[in-house]
Amino acid sequence: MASSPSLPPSAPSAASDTGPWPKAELHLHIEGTLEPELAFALAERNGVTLPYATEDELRRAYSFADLQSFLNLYYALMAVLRTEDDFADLADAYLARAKEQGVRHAEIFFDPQAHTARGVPVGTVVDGLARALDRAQETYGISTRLIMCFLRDESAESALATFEAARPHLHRIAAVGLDSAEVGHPPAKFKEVFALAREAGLKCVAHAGEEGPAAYVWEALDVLGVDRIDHGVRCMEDERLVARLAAEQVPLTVCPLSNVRLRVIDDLADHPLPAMLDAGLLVTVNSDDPAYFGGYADDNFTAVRDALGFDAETLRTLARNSFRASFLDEATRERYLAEVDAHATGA
Ligand code: HPA
Ligand SMILES: [Zn+2]
Repeated sequence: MASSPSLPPSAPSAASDTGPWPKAELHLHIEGTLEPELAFALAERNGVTLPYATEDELRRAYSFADLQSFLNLYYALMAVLRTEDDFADLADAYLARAKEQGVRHAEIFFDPQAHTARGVPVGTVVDGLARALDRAQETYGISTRLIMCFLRDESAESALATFEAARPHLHRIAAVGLDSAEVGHPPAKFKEVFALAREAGLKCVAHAGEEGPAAYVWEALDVLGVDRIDHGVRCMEDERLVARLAAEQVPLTVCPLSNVRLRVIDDLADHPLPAMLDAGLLVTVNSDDPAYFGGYADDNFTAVRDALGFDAETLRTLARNSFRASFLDEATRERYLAEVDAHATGA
């Protein structure tokens, strides 16, 4: 592997005296883990000029009015990701941090179209990420899956072409997803490519009900046949939808710090997470784009604990939900759930 740019120290975790809760991270965009230090190191390595003079100047740009204002910076910074080594280093840096945050299993999104549009082949992206993921169990004690996302503000034809280009790599990919600018890009646009993915044996997930309406959650379920909803917080505006999600135990991968930074909610203290739990929804807590939103997986656990007053039993439920909602096989899932229970009892 190429020389790794140095990794900044992680903030200490403070979920409990015995360390962070063992957890699965199910909503994590690998490109959203690009920290300023690594962005500048890769820019130098690849001879790319960033439109920011210093890391501090870049950090000062991390103030977002909405999803689109974040996406503009998120896509711009990806210019530094060019080679297999870059993607391997990016994923390795995330996994090192994730380990410190108690992550035992990570299902990781990537956005192939954001790279192929810049002339980086999908094989370069997948091979680079897979190189880091293949070592993750041994190096960090973390099991992993890859989820290939389609950009919903691109065309259905582009998604289909991306899926075909990725066919030689599908053995590395567990699921397909749908992300980027939500409003005005309903899930139904991607019916055909999701059907192809399911035929190929992949699981399906989709961002829905983040900025978009509850109707997009219905559509993701009924038209795309998704196994999980990413975000989904706006489901709370539709009682019938909540009843369905609860009855079918459809997992929702909620991202509290992201919701605050992208102004989906005004204040963490007003987050619908407690109401979602009370409604019997299978909710999980995740970090989304942690380099941009101020925290990794356990930072999100700690933030909701502090802002919403969650007790240990609630945190245990969230940790258990993360494994219950994962794409792990039954035996591995049970092993991780036993780890959560051991953590709860201090064993
Ligand atoms: O929070 C998000 N929403 C939609 N698309 C995204 N791509 C990265 N993060 C996000
Ligand atoms: Zn997301």
